[in-house]
Amino acid sequence: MSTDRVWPSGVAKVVLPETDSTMAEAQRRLGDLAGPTWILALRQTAGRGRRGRAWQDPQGNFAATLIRKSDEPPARLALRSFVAALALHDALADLTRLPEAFALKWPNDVLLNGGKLSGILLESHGPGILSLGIGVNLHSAPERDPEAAFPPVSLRQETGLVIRPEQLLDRLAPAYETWEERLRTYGFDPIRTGFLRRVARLGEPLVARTLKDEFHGTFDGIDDNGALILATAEGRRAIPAADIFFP
Ligand SMILES: O=C(O)CCCC[C@@H]1SC[C@@H]2NC(=O)N[C@@H]21
Repeated sequence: MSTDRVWPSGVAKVVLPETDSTMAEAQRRLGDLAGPTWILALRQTAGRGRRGRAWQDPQGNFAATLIRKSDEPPARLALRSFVAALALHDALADLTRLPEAFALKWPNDVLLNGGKLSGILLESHGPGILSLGIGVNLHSAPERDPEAAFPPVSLRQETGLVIRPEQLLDRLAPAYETWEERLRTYGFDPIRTGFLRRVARLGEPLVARTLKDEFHGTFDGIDDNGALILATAEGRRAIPAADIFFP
C-alpha cells in the first residue's frame, strides 16, 4: 500500500514499505505522475548504484528517487546532480546541526567525517525525463566494497543521531526546490559556488579514475558543465566522469 501526499510546492511524495529499487519504481510509474514526485521506499531489495554497481540498503536507511519532466537538453538536466548534492548536504546539516561534519565529494557524494554517507544516481527514462536517486546510510553502513574509494559510514554510527527516512525527505524535498529555483533563475554559477564552498579537497591533490585512464593532479574547480577541473603536469584538464580518490 502506498501513501500519496503533495507538499505546498506542488511536489508529490509516495511512501512505499518496500520495492526493488526506487529507480525502477519511478520508471514504472512514469505514465501516472502528474508532476515532480519523490518516491521513498523504506526498504529496497535491488538498489542500484553508479556504474552498474549494486546499492545495499539496510533497514532504516534512506532510499528515494525524485522524478521530474522537463524540456531542457540532457547536459542541463544533468546539472541536477549538483542540485541534489547541495540539497542533501543542507538537509543533513540542518537536521543534525553539525554542518562542519559534512562535505561534498565531486560529483555528488556526501561525506561524513571523511567516509561515504550517501550516493546519488541519475538516470534518464526518456527525453527530458530525469530520475534522481538518493541513498543515505542513516542507520547502518553496508559492507565495504574493495573497489570503493571511501569507506561507507552511517549517520547513527558516526554521530549517535537517529533520523528517520521520512524526516530526512521532509527537509530534503524543500531544500531541493530552493536549489532548483536558483539554477532556473540564475544559472549554474550559484550552484557551482555553493558546491565549491562545501566540497572536500579543493586545491589539493586528487586521483581521477575513468573507465580507461587515471589522472593525477590538483583539484582546481568545476566547469560550466560540472566537469571536474584537474591541474595536471600537462595542463588543466576537464574530466566529465570519474571516480575520485584522495591520495
Ligand atoms: O553508487 C552510488 O553512489 C549511487 C547510489 C544511489 C542509490 C540510490 S538509493 C535510492 C535510489 N534507488 C536505487 O536503486 N538507487 C538509488
